[in-house]
Amino acid sequence: MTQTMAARNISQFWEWGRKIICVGRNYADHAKELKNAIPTEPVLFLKPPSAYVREGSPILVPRYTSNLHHEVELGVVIGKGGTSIAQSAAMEHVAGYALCLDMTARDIQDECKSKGLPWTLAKAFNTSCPISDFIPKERISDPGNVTLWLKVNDQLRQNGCTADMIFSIPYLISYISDFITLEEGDLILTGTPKGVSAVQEHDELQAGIQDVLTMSFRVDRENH
Ligand SMILES: O=C([O-])CC(=O)C(=O)O
Ligand SMILES: [Mg+2]
Repeated sequence: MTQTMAARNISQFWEWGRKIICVGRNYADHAKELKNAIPTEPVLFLKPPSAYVREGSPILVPRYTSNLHHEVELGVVIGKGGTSIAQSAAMEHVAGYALCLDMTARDIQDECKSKGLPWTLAKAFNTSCPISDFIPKERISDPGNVTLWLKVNDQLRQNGCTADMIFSIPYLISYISDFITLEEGDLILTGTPKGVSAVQEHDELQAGIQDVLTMSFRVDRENH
């Protein structure tokens, strides 16, 4: 096998430099806890591939925030690209899943919201997208009904079920692909259930997806 072929193994999709498309407010309980309206259409934003961080490396708190939140989310890894994908064909475009955290500088996001500015520095900074190993599609028979949980220093903070998503995975794939062409190796973060809260330097985060997989990350302060 050549180097190029090895580099394109989907189980290392985070190395491909593809898009991370995030869905916000996709759980009513989380929209309510942040006093946001329940959306009638998916709320979308992006993270760059430089946001990825893998187990063994720390989540770094940016210097400009004093309220960094965890958001545990199911990530959907695209295996076959497409534009204007029909909902009925959407799952054929999925290669697998990943457990993800959408790390959010909540104070910066609040400021951006009040000024009507984009969320980039609140959501897209380095290490804002911790991810698990790749989970092949066959390992999750019903991605629309799996539990996701997150603990901070052994205390349970989030415990939700993807059955509570407002917009389903096939709907999201179809909706997004109408506006943004999906490519092999892209990742869709499907939104967080309630229970988001602040993390500090030295905290230990542990998250899991049903009986499929767990992952752990340490939080550190950015020191430059
Ligand atoms: O920052 C937010 O609340 C929007 C979001 O990412 C989510 O709901 O997962
Ligand atoms: Mg989120």
